[in-house]
Amino acid sequence: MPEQAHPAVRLRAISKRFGAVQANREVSFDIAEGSVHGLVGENGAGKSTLMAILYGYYQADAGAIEVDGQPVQIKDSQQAIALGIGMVHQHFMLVDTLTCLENIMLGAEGGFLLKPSKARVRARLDALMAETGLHVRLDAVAGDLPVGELQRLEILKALYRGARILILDEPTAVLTPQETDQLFVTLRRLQELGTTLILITHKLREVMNLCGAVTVMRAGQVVETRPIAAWSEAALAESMVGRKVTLGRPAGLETRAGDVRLKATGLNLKHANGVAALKDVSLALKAGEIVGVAGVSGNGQSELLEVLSGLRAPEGGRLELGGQAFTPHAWLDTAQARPLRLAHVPEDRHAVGLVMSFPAWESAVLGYQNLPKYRRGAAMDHAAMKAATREMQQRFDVRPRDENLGSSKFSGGNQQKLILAREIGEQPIVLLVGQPTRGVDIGAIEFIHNQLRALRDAGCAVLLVSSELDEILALADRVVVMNCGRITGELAIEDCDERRLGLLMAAQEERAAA
Ligand SMILES: Nc1ncnc2c1ncn2[C@@H]1O[C@H](COP(=O)(O)OP(=O)(O)OP(=O)(O)O)[C@@H](O)[C@H]1O
Repeated sequence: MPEQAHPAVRLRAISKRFGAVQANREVSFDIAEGSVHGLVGENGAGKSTLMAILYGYYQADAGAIEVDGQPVQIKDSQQAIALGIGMVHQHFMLVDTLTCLENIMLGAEGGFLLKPSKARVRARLDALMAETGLHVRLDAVAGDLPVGELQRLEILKALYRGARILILDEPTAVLTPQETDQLFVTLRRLQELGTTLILITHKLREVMNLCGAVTVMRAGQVVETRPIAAWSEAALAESMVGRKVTLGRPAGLETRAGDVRLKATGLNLKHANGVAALKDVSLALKAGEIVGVAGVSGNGQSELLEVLSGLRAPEGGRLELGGQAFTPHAWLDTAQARPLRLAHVPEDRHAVGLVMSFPAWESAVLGYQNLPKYRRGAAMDHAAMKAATREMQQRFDVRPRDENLGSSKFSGGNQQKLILAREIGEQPIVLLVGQPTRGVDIGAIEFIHNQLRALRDAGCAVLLVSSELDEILALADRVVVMNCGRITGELAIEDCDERRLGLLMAAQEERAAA
């Protein structure tokens, strides 16, 4: 490859501190023009902070940035956009009630009077879609669209505003495997068209597949930047975490399922629009087993967790738990669930997992605040809650170890570890867990998997919903497949492999479409 005159982005000695936390410390590396550059590292390593500085959302305390060989000051995201830098965040920045076209026009360049007509914007977008293969229904209301399409909308919006350097923060964390494949095709196409891509991800296979070079960060610093040929998945994992990491299913894992702990029969639930979300779902969870729920996201897995955890009552069916039976008119509620030792790690940590505006210690006892250990007479014992939070942070390696820091100030993976610490900590007898390692780094995945296995070995019945087949294969004792709101297949773990499950899920889809 010919030597480039200058990189698309050059970061020199970037430092940024938040209170006691040094989020970035003298970070330096180059991103070659037209490359896909991976940025990996443990939760809290400082990746998002660094990219927020490049996108003008934060100002660095020290250091310099060059774009296309020119020193630049990026004071806000308008300036970043003017320099051709775009960013697709983990949580999309869209207005749900507007159409895709309106979302793109909103805040785009040009004052009120200079705004181009809808017809002209549409014509440019049509051309851009044809060129990049990023297909979006421009007249659809954003709130009605699946996640994969919203992400395409975000990318299209950035390109429409002239992005030549595109930052993607964990773009596949919320996608189904099919949507991920589609995204990869698009990213390769964008690269062919000359776009420089910066990819933050915890999925090392993606890094190996897509990136030309990778920078590893740890504790705010760059560990090293190397071309992809000089990395392997194992070397990346070790460089990120500072030790060897073993994922996958340990040999000799035996199932010793005991009594039924939770039994659901004939669950039926409808979405607000009348479409069935759960159809006649029956399921029993036994002590000492992990039941994996596989399936393409959006086929009833989330609703199943909501109904079983008491967040939502079904229209039909019955639930037996802890010697009690619940029917739709007197369904389990979340306040009853805790004393019955049913714990729930929700899929969406922002919506139901933590209260973002609370300090960590309040989020860490959420739902458990009435336990005797957190009370002193009629009053809440804040000191006991804070001490318990410190202990959880220690045990689950939540960084920083600060019980008073706002919940929103923790990096995504550390928020997830705090929820797991809270839910697993009280030794539940039934655990419902959705996407336990979404956004979590590879060292923490290993830790969380070991915690879930230990719970199972202690006799807990675990229901695991995960969009990662690898995760289900590493943890489950048996696997049920969900499609269109039904349980359509069940396999013992000995009979499962990725290909067989994939085929089963695909076959079910075809049958449903027929
Ligand atoms: N606004 C803020 N106030 C205080 N601390 C912050 C703030 N934003 C980030 N931090 C801290 O800075 C550190 C780096 O966080 P950052 O989000 O950049 O990590 P990350 O590598 O992107 O992690 P993850 O993979 O979990 O998303 C963390 O310790 C985090 O708690």
